[in-house]
Amino acid sequence: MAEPQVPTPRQPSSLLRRRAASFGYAFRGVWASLRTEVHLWFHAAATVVVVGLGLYCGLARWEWVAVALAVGAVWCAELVNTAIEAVVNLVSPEYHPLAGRAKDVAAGAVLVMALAALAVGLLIFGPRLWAELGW
Ligand SMILES: Nc1ncnc2c1ncn2[C@@H]1O[C@H](COP(=O)(O)OP(=O)(O)OP(=O)(O)O)[C@@H](O)[C@H]1O
Repeated sequence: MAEPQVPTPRQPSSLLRRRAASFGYAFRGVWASLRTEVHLWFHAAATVVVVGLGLYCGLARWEWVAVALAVGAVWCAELVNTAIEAVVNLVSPEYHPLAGRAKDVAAGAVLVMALAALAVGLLIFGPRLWAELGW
């Protein structure tokens, strides 16, 4: 009878290397998306504007939390949408109603998150900008 395999304990250094490699793959994914997706450049520009406005308005800590979550969620939705598009293109390069639905739903997720982020932005920046403009 074959000896049962005793799992060898993971070496801390190889664990760390694997974690570092995973971060590398993740950054590579973000970078690849930035190079191919125009929408992400729009999100990047919007992020810079929102952070600048936040600094200008002197947001409170909880407001920064809301802004960071909103901005991060939009980026996250767009990246997941990009991943879904890539997989759909891979498995269904030809027209298929389900492929179309998958892409439409993924795009819908981005739209929903962008509208929610817009609401957060209006609630946080709206009153300040109104006051600033003297309305
Ligand atoms: N293989 C397919 N089968 C059926 N419909 C598709 C297919 N590929 C795309 N579509 C339809 O065309 C729409 C646009 O697809 P496309 O791949 O151009 O995405 P997009 O939203 O324009 O993304 P991007 O601008 O990031 O490339 C989809 O939302 C879907 O309705």
